[in-house]
Amino acid sequence: MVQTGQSPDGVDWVRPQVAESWFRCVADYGLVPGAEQLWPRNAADAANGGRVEHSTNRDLWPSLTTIAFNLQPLLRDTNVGLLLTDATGKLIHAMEAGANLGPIARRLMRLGESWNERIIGNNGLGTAAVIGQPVAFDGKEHFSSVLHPFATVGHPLHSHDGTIVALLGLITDKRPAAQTLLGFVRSPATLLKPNLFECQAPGRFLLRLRARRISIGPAGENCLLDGLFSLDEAGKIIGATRTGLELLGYERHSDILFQQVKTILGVSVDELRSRTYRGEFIELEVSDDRRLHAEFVARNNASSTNVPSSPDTAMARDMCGHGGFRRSKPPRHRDSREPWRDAVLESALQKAAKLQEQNIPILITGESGVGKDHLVRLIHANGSRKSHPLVLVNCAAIPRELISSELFGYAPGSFTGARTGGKQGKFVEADKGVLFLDEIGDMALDLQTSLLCALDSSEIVPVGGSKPTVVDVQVIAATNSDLAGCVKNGAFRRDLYYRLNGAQFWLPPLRERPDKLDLIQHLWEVENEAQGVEQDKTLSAEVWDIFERHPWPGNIRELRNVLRSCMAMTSGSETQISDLPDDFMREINAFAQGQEDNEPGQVHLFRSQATQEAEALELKTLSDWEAHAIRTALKETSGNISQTARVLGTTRPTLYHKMARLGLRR
Ligand SMILES: Nc1ncnc2c1ncn2[C@@H]1O[C@H](COP(=O)(O)OP(=O)(O)OP(=O)(O)O)[C@@H](O)[C@H]1O
Repeated sequence: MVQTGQSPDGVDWVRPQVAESWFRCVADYGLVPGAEQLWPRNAADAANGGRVEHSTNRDLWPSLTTIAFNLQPLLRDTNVGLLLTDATGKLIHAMEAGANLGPIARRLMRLGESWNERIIGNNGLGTAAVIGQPVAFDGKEHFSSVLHPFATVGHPLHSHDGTIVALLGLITDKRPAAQTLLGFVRSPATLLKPNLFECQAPGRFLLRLRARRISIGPAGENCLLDGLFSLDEAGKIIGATRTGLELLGYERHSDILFQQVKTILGVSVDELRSRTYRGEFIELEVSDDRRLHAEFVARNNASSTNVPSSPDTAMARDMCGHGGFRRSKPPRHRDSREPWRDAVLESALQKAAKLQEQNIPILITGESGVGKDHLVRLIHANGSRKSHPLVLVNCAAIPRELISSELFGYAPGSFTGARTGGKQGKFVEADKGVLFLDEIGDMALDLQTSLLCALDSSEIVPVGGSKPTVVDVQVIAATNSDLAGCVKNGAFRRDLYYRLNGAQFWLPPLRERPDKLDLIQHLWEVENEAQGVEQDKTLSAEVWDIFERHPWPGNIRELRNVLRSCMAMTSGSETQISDLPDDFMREINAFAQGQEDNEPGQVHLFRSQATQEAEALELKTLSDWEAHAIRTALKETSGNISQTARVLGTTRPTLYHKMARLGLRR
């Protein structure tokens, strides 16, 4: 072949891969066999030289080269060099691990040189890129005489959709070793596949399938036999490894890509997610005799090439080194150098400052735990009355018969047990400052009248007294109740409502805040600081996913408690699902269960029973239903709020909120 410059006629005396690649070199690329000038050329010289169209995404290079670097020790004390090229054959990493391979090899291994078959003729890497399979060449099987002293092998590394992203190769001057090296290059290439997939495949979720349960070793540890799939938010399969295809009995990526996971595996993404959160072992039946163990992992950053690995992929971390994976970051990013700006609070504060100048009362509404109290403290601290007191009154916590004297004070000897000197009320205490009336919706009707008088006249008459005191206070009231609704059903005075409602701020529930994840990240940083941990702890991707999806019925209060508990429970540097508090896990499971229970058939059944009941009790609106359910549960538990909340599958704050809104009492 070298002498005639012809490709061989038959394949009986030369391996088919050699014959075919020589044929390509002569007929397709017009190369001259044995020519000394067939050196690898810098990719810049090789314009249009690449037959393979996909150039490796440069973002992947750090991960790939770190992987290759970590393979080096395997080659210690050998005459073997390790090569890594991008998909076009351009060398992006080369390492001469063992004995000196000599100046020619060193020239061949310069970074940026092209091992593309069109440039240098057939060789392990360039040819593997063309045929999409591992291949080995020995000495004069190479087209270029430059490669005659060597054996070269190459192995393609595929992306999530089956295209080649890189080539891993070996070169040695111990020529007869080519076929042995071919066996050797398969091992690291196979080891790299799952790691590369995790680094590179897009998708919100990663599904790992394993032919049978591994009974020893930590769960989730990477396994050579694992098939990996990446799924988008809607549950569509957008990437798969070859092992994954094989496990499911498919030949091509096109057979499954862009199909719903439910169509391929009979299980929806929501089901996979909720079963994972419940910590269930997931087994999928792919055919009569084959069951696969499935692991479902939420990833942090779907579009980036560097995405998080599964919780226990120790090997993945080792292979990819420090820079390979990015984990435990919130899915949306805030530049950590910038101070946290809470847009909701900032806008409320700006408006409140103007209202304060004119002494206009403020009404703050929102569910329990959204930060109403927090906002009032900030309004006071940042407003023109900051050098005067902020006085808090929780209208729900003070017994009904005492609230009058709490607010307005009492005159000496005005009632049995009263202090001889009398007592200043909260209004007078708050003079020139701010009076915060929390849970205003819980105030009794008769007191509402006195409060209205005080607000209208700015004069306070203590209980049992007759001499009024003039006060200058800004009143801020807050409530979880639907005050307008209470006005409608007569539980709250209309005139007082208008008096308090000079301006209203509604604080959104956490689940509706567009900056929810940033707020979580901020509060986590606050917790890191508060607990004075040496090295900042981070939240794992799985925990982020739960936090992102959870409806947070207890809002920021619940979030802070969960974060505080997580921080205390996390022994390592990263919070895992197992570090979440038990009651929070129960709440998540209850929500997940609630979602699953909402199957169409069950809804129908519920409706038909519900309709009959509604007709009997004349329940027309959703509020009628809620009030009926709460009343029934309160009756069953003899008014015990905690038990009632449990019976109704809700939290105490939510129950209080609903009771107040619906005007219900124990
Ligand atoms: N924007 C915020 N940033 C940081 N922490 C907050 C924020 N909002 C609320 N918190 C914290 O969340 C917890 C609950 O807030 P707060 O007591 O103000 O809620 P609330 O709406 O007044 O609840 P409730 O109606 O039950 O009284 C507090 O620990 C508070 O410090």
